[in-house]
Amino acid sequence: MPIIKNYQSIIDEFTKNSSKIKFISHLAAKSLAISNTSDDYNKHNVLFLDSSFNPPHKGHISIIENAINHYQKKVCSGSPNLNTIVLSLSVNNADKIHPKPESFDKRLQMIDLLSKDLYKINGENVSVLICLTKLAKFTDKYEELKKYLSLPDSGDDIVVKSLKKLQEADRLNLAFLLGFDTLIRIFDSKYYKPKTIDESLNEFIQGSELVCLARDNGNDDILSQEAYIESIKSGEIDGVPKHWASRIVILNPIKDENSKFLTTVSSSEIRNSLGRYYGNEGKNEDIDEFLSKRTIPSIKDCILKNKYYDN
Ligand SMILES: Nc1ncnc2c1ncn2[C@@H]1O[C@H](COP(=O)(O)OP(=O)(O)OP(=O)(O)O)[C@@H](O)[C@H]1O
Ligand SMILES: NC(=O)c1ccc[n+]([C@@H]2O[C@H](COP(=O)(O)O)[C@@H](O)[C@H]2O)c1
Repeated sequence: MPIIKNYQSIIDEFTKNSSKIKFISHLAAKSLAISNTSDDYNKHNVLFLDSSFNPPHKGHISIIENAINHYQKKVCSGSPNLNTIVLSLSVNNADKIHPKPESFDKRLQMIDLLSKDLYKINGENVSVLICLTKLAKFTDKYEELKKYLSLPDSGDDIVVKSLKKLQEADRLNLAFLLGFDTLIRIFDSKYYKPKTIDESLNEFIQGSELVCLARDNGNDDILSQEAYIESIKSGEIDGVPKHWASRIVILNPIKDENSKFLTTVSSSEIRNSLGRYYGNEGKNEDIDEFLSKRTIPSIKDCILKNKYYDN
């Protein structure tokens, strides 16, 4: 199992060089070798979750698990479908200016922990890749990813190599995993001016699928988020062509009280609580219990041991 050794030097090297996307770690699905030789007509799903991971939390895991379940249900043959999860750390953000760029190495350390956890649970049929990107907009991330997967092998790892072969055989389904708040931002014309939404997004939408998890954002309830597709279909969303509705899946994550709670989890809530805790006002909070509900044990331990988010 490859281990990322020096997070800071990986970030430094990436920020200095000219590449816009870089795969830095892989955990290969145990059944990868069999799938490469089988005559399987199911497409291979690349589940691309792009995030600031500041820090990674159970809401991120919830999107991934819901997307895996969604694609599992669509499998034609009896054999389980192979998927690749890509955890993409974006060092530039379309909206946020990061006050502490040095913290990328810490986030990468936590993403590494997340990737191992995801692999432990799903590793039979799921590979996990970590990548870094400098591109903020999804249209650019998509274009660069397609370009990268079309390049000839340049000493890539086993998972990226297999993705390149599948891309060549037109057997890849690129799925971008999002929360509902991000879907709304993708369709905001302010990111694309003077171009129109249609001009800017058409290639991205036609070449990928947007798998979106409804999220408790304090504004729209989950049912109205599910109904969003209908609004696109009937042409009610300004600038968004009706036929794009077929490229978007909105998943309702709520199955029980815990999954309902997970729709409310966010990195900012975690950062704010840790800030209060390290300052005086939060001393009475049970921070261990708070973090256990919102992130995985290895990330919780890493945050508390290293006093991350102590401003
Ligand atoms: N609890 C959640 N349920 C569904 N989607 C989520 C959840 N948390 C994050 N996401 C989605 O995951 C993607 C990456 O999330 P991001 O890094 O912005 O996390 P965040 O918790 O919203 O961060 P922050 O609070 O710092 O804004 C986004 O598309 C976001 O909508
Ligand atoms: N129009 C767009 O493509 C668009 C809009 C908002 C956020 N993003 C990206 O989504 C990712 C997650 O963003 P947040 O951490 O702000 O939720 C980041 O990579 C950010 O740059 C893209």
